[in-house]
Amino acid sequence: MAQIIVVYHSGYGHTKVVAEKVAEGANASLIAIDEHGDIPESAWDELNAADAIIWGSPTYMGSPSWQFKKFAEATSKIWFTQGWKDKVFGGFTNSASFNGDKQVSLIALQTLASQHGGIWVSLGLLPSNSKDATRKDLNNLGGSVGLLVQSPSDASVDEIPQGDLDTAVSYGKRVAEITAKLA
Ligand SMILES: Cc1cc2nc3c(=O)[nH]c(=O)nc-3n(C[C@H](O)[C@H](O)[C@H](O)COP(=O)(O)O)c2cc1C
Repeated sequence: MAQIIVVYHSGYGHTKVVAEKVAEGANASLIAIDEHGDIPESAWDELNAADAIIWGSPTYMGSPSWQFKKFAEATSKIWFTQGWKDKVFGGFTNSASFNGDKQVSLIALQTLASQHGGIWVSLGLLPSNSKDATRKDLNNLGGSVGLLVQSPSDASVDEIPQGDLDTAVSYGKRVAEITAKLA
């Protein structure tokens, strides 16, 4: 079976919930980037062995968090040898506003995957944007590059809109299906 890893940072727990949903859909294991921007040393071996890597970060000030960026820069050692070339990659971000400049973060995650010579997986869902659409619907935020999630600024980690969480599971499944096809 394909090895899939979700590697993510979450400052206040909301992105962690999203990461868990993506991992549920992908049947993936999770690696948390800590508050210092580090992952356990053994996690690098897991990432090297993975068939697919899904990045996740909250959007802070219109970009991935500095902890995620520190991790991203640490992957430059692997970039030098193109050690992750042809792996499958996906990515997600979560922020308080509907827009909130999430796309900037997502493009940063896609670019990181491309620097590594990876194969990027898009969201693969039509937007739910009719008059009848609600926050319970799949892809109500209308993403395409990757997964977008909105956690209202006063929402606890248990109050992330259900449609976004379902979209996270769906995206995880899609990454797993595409990884299996390429295996
Ligand atoms: C320093 C900081 C900067 C933020 N910048 C943005 C932003 O640019 N756009 C936005 O929509 N939300 C922004 N937010 C809100 C967070 O993205 C949101 O609360 C998110 O759910 C936090 O995820 P976490 O609990 O995993 O840390 C910011 C929050 C913090 C703490």
